[in-house]
Amino acid sequence: MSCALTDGFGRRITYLRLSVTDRCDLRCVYCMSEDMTFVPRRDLLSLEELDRLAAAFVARGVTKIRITGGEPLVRKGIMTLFGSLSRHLADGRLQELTLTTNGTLLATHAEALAASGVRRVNVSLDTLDPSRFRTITRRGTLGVVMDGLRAAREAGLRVKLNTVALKGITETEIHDLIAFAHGNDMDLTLIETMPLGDVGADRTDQYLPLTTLRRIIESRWTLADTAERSGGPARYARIRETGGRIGFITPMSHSFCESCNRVRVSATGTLYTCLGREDRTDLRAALRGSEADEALHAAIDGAIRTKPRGHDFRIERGRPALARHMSALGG
Ligand SMILES: Nc1nc2c(ncn2[C@@H]2O[C@H](COP(=O)(O)OP(=O)(O)OP(=O)(O)O)[C@@H](O)[C@H]2O)c(=O)[nH]1
Ligand SMILES: C[S@@+](CC[C@H](N)C(=O)[O-])C[C@H]1O[C@@H](n2cnc3c(N)ncnc32)[C@H](O)[C@@H]1O
Ligand code: SF4
Ligand code: SF4
Repeated sequence: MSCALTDGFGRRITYLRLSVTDRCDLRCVYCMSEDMTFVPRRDLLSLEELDRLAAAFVARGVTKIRITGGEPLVRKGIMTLFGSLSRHLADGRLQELTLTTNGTLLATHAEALAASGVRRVNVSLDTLDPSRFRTITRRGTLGVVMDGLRAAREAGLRVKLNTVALKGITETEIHDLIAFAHGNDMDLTLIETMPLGDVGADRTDQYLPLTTLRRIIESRWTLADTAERSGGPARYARIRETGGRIGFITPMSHSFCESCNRVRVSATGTLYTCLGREDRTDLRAALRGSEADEALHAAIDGAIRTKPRGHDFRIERGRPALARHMSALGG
């Protein structure tokens, strides 16, 4: 089986976001509620099954795999999966193996990640203030993430910081975040909050459109838009004063669905063809039903054919657009 995955709108699917757990050591206010019920461990795909699933997508032309979560680095034995997936880099079929992480376990794993062929990591960081960090994550320690960032750079990994734009917080922190990221040779990408899952608070109070934030940035820095892309949805600008890149991910104020190249698989083996829709296909049954991959490929094909055109997110007072939390699919 080698034919490429193309959806009903002619979009080639080359990017797999593979979630390895829905658990996390943090509880960010825009992502989770304080009290979360996680998937029972027995329902998770094993590391071998995750590996086989990823291989099926690589066989169908996927060239980029991002491991995500929950927090991917809390999954027991996760480095075995990275080590195993690196064979697709070695044979040239995979162009990029990477992850998105909150950084709390990066100091432990940075070298092993680099040894598995990971070249860059996206690390989520919304503030440089330790007490605010604790408030946003409900339990994290900023210094631990700072150690992780240092370890990643020492291991030779390129780092991109992901910052969720939060009303009342990011307006005042953005200039320091730019100086910190670019001063340490890291890209910085800003993300609009998406209305996924009940987080125990009203999202209207969190949402800060990036159009507003960009105006604030431009009051201090000089931005020049660039056509450079990193394979994800961000649109980038260079900041003249730092020479660094700043990315804008704007699902709410400016949708990027027409150029969508990706699908997601949850840690239980459910394929979601759109982050903003409920459409889903169980791959676990196909995976477990046969040692051959025919049924798996047929299930993948069927799902991709009906991939939705895009999301229908709206920030509405009082209720999330989808019940599913961001951590269920890893963004
Ligand atoms: N609406 C929407 N948001 C997305 C999509 N892909 C990524 N995001 C969001 O973008 C943010 C950053 O995602 P990352 O995990 O860093 O991945 P990426 O932007 O593809 O990363 P690069 O490979 O560095 O471009 C997260 O909040 C994701 O939820 C998408 O297809 N649709
Ligand atoms: C769900 S996390 C999973 C990976 C890892 N735990 C981390 O935080 O990087 C992936 C990305 O989604 C972002 N995210 C979480 N909830 C979001 C929301 N409601 N809207 C927009 N982005 C969100 C996070 O900031 C992070 O950059
Ligand atoms: S954004 Fe990442 S670190 Fe924060 S709670 Fe969600 S999964 Fe955990
Ligand atoms: S919202 Fe859906 S269609 Fe739009 S970019 Fe994300 S996954 Fe693709």
